[in-house]
Amino acid sequence: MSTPPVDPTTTSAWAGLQAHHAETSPDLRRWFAEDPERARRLTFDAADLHVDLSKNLVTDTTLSLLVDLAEQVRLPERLAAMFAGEHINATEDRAVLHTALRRPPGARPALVVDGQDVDGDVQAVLDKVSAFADAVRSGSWTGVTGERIRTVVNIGIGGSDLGPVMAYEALKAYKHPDLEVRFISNIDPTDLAETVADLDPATTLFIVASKTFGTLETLTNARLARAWLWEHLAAAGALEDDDDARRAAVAKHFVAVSTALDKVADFGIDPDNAFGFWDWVGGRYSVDSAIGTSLAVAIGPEAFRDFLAGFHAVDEHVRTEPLATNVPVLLGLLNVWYVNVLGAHTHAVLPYSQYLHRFPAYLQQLTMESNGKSVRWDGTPVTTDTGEVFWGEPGTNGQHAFYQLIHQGTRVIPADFIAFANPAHPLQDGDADVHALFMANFFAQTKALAFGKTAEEVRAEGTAEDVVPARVFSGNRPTTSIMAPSLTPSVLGQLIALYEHTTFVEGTVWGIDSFDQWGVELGKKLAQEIAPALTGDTSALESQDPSTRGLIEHYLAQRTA
Ligand SMILES: O=P(O)(O)OC[C@H]1O[C@](O)(CO)[C@@H](O)[C@@H]1O
Repeated sequence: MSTPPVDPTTTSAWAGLQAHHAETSPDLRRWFAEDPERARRLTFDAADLHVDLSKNLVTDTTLSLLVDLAEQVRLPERLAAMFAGEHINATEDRAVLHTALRRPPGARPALVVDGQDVDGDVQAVLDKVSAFADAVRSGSWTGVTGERIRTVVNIGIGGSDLGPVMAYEALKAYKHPDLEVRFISNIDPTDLAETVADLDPATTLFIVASKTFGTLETLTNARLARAWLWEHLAAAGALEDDDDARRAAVAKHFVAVSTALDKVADFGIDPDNAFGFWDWVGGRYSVDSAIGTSLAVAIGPEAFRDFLAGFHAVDEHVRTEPLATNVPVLLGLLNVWYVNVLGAHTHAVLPYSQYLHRFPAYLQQLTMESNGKSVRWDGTPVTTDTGEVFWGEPGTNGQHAFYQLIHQGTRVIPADFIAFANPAHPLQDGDADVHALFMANFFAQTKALAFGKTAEEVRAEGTAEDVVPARVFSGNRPTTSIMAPSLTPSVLGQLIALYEHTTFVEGTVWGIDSFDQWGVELGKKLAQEIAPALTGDTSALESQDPSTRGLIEHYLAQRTA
């Protein structure tokens, strides 16, 4: 049984933050002018990540009260409990050990949890994934016709899709030149149809990734993919019309990743071709487990281990760094400040790297499935707002779309700007200059948001008086700048771990179990109940509420197939 959460609103730090807010008017222009050391003092490093917090709406007093809050809600104890494998996922009575997935081989003291040799099991699966990745990459793993694999298709959804696809896109510069990875997640049949349309089944390998191996979307897509494989191999004369031949085709063209290896076998996938993980890895925390197999194939086992080493570097930072200089802790506390004191409802993540174009979508599951809760880990209601909406797009695209609202709208939108000093792709002539221009935008945006433009400055440009108000920028719009030398596998691991721990810090302050996701269950159950109503079951139709029934009838009337 977990220790009951501390109600943050009853702490002296919380009262201190409210009083401090009442007596402080944020003024970044003045704060920087009066304090030449502000930028230096509020910039911190974690592994390769260089994080400038100075353009946030905080003073030293704010940060010190936030650190007090972390202590008063017992964040250090809870962090230690997570790393030690205590069952801090209270509603599922599970340990939370994604950090164990990236411990280096031979780490000491050895981690044994609930009688399991965690380190030994993690390394054994990693070795198996590595051997498989090498076999596919070298061409020694072949399909039924003896041809090497050219395309790997990952079938999964949620954490079994978003992590692998985000990381594959982010690390494309590191991928094997003759291998492509594609991803199918949606149960909308067009997702599979479009993804396999131009593929040759003889050179295609499917990875069915599902923690539970019970997810409707994934199992449906896996069955469709299997039918596609059989049909197209047969049409090409590469498959006999018998069960043994079909089984042999599955053995060569399907592997699985799951915690439920019995269900994998029921699907017809040889347990030798299955990679396991454990219930102490949450779906949204699983890209560094065997769920990352498609990524390991794409970038190779060595780069995959670098990816894990990046996570571990930030794990060590969060585990050992004092709270006042602990980057994920400070970022999580800043988010609490914005949500609970300054009333922010959303948080933008704006990577200045096209490779990170799926990073905001990935973070949406990480943060919102973790902290979108109204009860605490002991079942009592939360005592304050929780779970802000995360969103974003890569710069500079976002600048020409929604930045208007961030610059001049009425909402407080804390924003993380992420950039890399060097582009990860091989440079062509002129690329360095273009990248410098890209970076100029990165620097310019946070500057504009922080310091704005006054009416006097607008007038000084000769602007007509009636247009002056529209051209004023208030400034004092909070941003965090996160920089790294280059988007390497290690740096990507560091970034993900940074946000994992930031999410945990927020959840801890709010008293939330950030590792369950009961909120996704009701819709799944209702879909199963409604499905018969769409295929002629009149009693299932009649039992629906009037709105849902009307919509189903409209759908049935419009359906042409
Ligand atoms: O890997 P699985 O078991 O197929 O689950 C996929 C996703 O579904 C969820 O359970 C939500 O429905 C996520 O937490 C998870 O990442």
